[in-house]
Amino acid sequence: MDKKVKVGIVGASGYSGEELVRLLLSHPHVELTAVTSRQYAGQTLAQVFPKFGHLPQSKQLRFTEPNSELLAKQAQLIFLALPHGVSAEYAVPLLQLGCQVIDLSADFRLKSAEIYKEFYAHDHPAPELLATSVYGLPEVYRSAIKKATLIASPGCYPTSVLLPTLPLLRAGIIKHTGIIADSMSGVSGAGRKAEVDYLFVECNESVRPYGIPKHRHLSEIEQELSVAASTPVVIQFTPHLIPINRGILTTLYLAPEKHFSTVAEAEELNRQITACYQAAYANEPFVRILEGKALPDTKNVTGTNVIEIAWRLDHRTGRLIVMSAEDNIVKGASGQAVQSMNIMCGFPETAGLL
Ligand SMILES: NC(=O)C1=CN([C@@H]2O[C@H](COP(=O)(O)OP(=O)(O)OC[C@H]3O[C@@H](n4cnc5c(N)ncnc54)[C@H](OP(=O)(O)O)[C@@H]3O)[C@@H](O)[C@H]2O)C=CC1
Ligand SMILES: CC(=O)N[C@@H](CCC(=O)OP(=O)(O)O)C(=O)O
Repeated sequence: MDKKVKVGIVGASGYSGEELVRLLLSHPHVELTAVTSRQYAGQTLAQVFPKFGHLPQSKQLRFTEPNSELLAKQAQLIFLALPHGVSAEYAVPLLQLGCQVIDLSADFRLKSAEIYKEFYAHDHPAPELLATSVYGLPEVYRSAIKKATLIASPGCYPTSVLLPTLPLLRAGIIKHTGIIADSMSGVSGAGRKAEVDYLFVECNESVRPYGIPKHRHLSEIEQELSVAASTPVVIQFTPHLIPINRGILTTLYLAPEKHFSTVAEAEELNRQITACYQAAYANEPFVRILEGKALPDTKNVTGTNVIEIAWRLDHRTGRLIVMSAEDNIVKGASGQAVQSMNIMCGFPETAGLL
């Protein structure tokens, strides 16, 4: 592969944009040619993020105001790391100008414009694109991602819920009813913005639930679970804000189809679950199924594109408990988006991510 693909980032001054800059600058097959920010237009990467100060002059890009026509001249593939509702404003012209687009927002994740309006409280800005956008969860939609021109990269919580749950639903190991997901997220999940709720003193030494009972991520979680179960699925989801910078830990309470109350029945079910996860993920570079006594831990995935998954059967309650840990900004956002880019462009899937 000799010629590098030129890529740009709209919204490069936010948390997921900053992570994209880091990943793309060291990616062997791409050249980062454009970074945008309205607040920081005119400043260099190093001026906004001193951690990029060591970069040679050739990589010291300057932020520009976002402008689709200019971006289409500078790059053939554009990442949109923008708030939902704003991404579509750029996706529409960029696609018309012939760019490939990977959107990290929720604008193109839902197949139904009505459900989008229900959860996001405004009309969908470009409903005509929903039929062609591809949900960028590589472990599930790899072949569609290969041919896509518009990727809707999944939300951070949805990734942490879907990867552990989808194989079990598809295999009929768990019931599609009564699913409960509790998630805990670091504060970077809320974006790089100044809001009282996210100030250090408000978050530090404190843990709080929010978004109950209808967090907007339920829309895409239920959409994808319903596809896997071939029937509408409704779940209980409770996110919590916890005082760490990065990371999501999700705990799922699931009901196995098969009743188990003896040690022998539990061992048999355990073998089926092991086989199910092996079949789904043994060859997946970024899914780590934990065995033995190990349980997911955000510190083991921070800064990586890996999601850790483990499970336990509780014979007292008859429940299956599945846990996952990921970095919300990497596997939950920018790393997963780069993984999709690698697939779209025919690069090795792990390029720039190991
Ligand atoms: N943080 C996370 O863990 C995750 C985030 N996401 C999604 O990724 C997207 C980006 O999130 P995140 O990085 O946290 O957000 P941030 O708030 O940290 O950054 C947003 C970026 O968008 C730019 N921006 C904001 N409004 C506009 C506008 N009207 N026009 C042009 N540019 C604009 C900002 O720069 P400026 O204002 O200077 O132009 C900034 O660069 C969101 O849709 C988010 O939901 C998805 C998964 C996880
Ligand atoms: C901790 C925190 O506030 N997390 C964000 C979700 C992260 C995110 O950016 O999700 P989308 O891409 O779907 O918008 C929230 O709950 O709104």
